[in-house]
Amino acid sequence: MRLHSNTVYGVVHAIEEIFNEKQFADKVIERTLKSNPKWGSRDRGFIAESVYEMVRWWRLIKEISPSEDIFHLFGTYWLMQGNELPPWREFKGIDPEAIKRNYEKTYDRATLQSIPDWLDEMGSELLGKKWDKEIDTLNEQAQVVIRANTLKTTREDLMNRLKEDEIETFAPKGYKDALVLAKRQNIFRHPAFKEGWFEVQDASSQLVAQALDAEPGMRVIDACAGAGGKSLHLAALMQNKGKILSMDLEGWKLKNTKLRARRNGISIIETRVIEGNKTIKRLSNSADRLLLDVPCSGLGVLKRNPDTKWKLSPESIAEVREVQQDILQKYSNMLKPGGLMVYATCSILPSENQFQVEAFLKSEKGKEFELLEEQKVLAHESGYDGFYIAKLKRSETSS
Ligand SMILES: C[S@@+](CC[C@H](N)C(=O)[O-])C[C@H]1O[C@@H](n2cnc3c(N)ncnc32)[C@H](O)[C@@H]1O
Repeated sequence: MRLHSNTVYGVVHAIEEIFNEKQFADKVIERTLKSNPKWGSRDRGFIAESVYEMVRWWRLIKEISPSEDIFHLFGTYWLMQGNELPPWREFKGIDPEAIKRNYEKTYDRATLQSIPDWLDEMGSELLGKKWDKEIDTLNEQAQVVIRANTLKTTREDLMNRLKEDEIETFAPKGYKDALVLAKRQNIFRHPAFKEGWFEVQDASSQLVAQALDAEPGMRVIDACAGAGGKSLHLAALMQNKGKILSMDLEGWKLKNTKLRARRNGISIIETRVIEGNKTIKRLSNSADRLLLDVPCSGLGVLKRNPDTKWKLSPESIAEVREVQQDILQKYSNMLKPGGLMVYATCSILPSENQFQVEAFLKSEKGKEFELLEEQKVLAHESGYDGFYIAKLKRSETSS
């Protein structure tokens, strides 16, 4: 593949913003692509993929590059992909053979997998032998998975409609409404998306709403709804009958939920910003089903957000764990006695998952609950994102 200087400069500037100004990769890529409307779809694909891959392999690239000069780093990445470098002055001083030798001299897993040392230690301590395969898989590129909106179509009709436009998909076993794109592409531009026939949602994430066993007519609370991915799925499973209260601390995320609900043909979602404990207390014993899709480290979705590993720290994970336990303790009271609650994360760390549920069940509040089922979804075992899903029942006699 031939390199073009204007797109390479686009990549290099984006990388500088991500690492020097500590910005989020997806936002930087969005801005970079908007900055030059003349770039065609190939150019855009090249920029987005190169930025994500450089962020993913940042530590390894730095380790084997001849220097920390940004063009040396890009050149090293380009050679690592099995390409050749053009004779540009920016790439002067790069010797492909020296880079290969540097790579062959690198042995330790944290550098080879391009992750911080603390993360390698934490993963290995908590996941034991499974960590090696898990981190290997989390460094792969994510597949694009969509969920058919059954309020508007069926998975089969959606598959056929996309096929008419030469978008090939396959239906993965065990995921009722999911389709996987055979080739990565920007699917948001397809008219079926604008008409609300599907949402982009990883297959593992599609297991979360399903675990809640929500039925048409029920009153459901999605307490950490964010931009509404799971709320939309719940509404489809409930055939748009009943009530879903989608809550979050951040009002701007809930605005997105509303927009997406409209596109999906959903009328049963109401949104509410959480303004403090009062908002939660007012809803005591009110929900037949309660979803706690809590904030987490995001270590199960590293394929999609490789910059997460450079932003996290053991301290930030300890902080988010406190928030998770606090949500379990305080929000669980919104569930009616006899109701079902799902606690979910997109993390693969037991410390955010089963250990949290175990600690909750041992606590005073947790005594009202029993664990019915739990799914520890690892990326290397499922082929999709890493997730944790625990289904709990509140006893009929609790108050
Ligand atoms: C994993 S994300 C939710 C993703 C969303 N459910 C979806 O499917 O698209 C966690 C959400 O929890 C919210 N959050 C953080 N702390 C919270 C709290 N104390 N109470 C409620 N929501 C909180 C965050 O703003 C974030 O949107």
